[in-house]
Amino acid sequence: MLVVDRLTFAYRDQATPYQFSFDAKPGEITAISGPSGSGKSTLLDLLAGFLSPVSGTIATNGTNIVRLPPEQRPVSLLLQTESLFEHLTAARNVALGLSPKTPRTETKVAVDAALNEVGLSGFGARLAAGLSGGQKQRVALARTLLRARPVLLLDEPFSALDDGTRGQVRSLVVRLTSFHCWHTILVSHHIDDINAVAHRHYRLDNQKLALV
Ligand SMILES: Nc1ncnc2c1ncn2[C@@H]1O[C@H](COP(=O)(O)OP(=O)(O)OP(=O)(O)O)[C@@H](O)[C@H]1O
Repeated sequence: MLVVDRLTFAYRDQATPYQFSFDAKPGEITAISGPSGSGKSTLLDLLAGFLSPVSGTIATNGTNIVRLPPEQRPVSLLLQTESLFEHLTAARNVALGLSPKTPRTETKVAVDAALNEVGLSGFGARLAAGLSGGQKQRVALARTLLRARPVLLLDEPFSALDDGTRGQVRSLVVRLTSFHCWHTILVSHHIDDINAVAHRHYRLDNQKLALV
């Protein structure tokens, strides 16, 4: 279980601070919606550790991670686009999810398995620059698989995709979340994406989250 409790933060000169409280269950997708500028990216940055709150806790399975630096948090972040190094192959991009000390054979086995799991067997040697938007999101998800971090933050991950691809990537996220018991937090403006995949939906308004 991911439990965020009174996580409080304000930018300089901000009159009313944000105060975020919400729960997310393993194996489920928790959606966060809200108007532009309401603070959705701010919340993701706090969860990822790129911003530091003035008070409050973020607990994963009972352990407060709020003072951990980003690289030590059990958290992966997947953005709308630009998640990959375009000049590297799909396999090299996926391998970035592993420690550089991982032996070469072990890396190859793990990368092949991850590409297979996201439906991209045989795409390892392709340059990221030559992949479609949906394939790039799959490669980014394969890298997330190797990171094996139980909290996945998604910031509008389907927005740049056409309708057919969007449905496929949405289904993949649901399947991976369920199978790997991730706590997936989906920030989205798109109510159809939220309705299609989310188990819970919070709306962010006036610096606070409310269950929809
Ligand atoms: N570094 C910063 N310093 C000061 N204010 C900031 C900073 N970053 C964001 N803000 C402000 O904080 C508010 C929330 O921004 P945030 O990007 O979290 O909103 P959002 O809900 O993600 O918006 P959108 O849906 O448009 O991406 C906005 O008013 C924004 O201008």
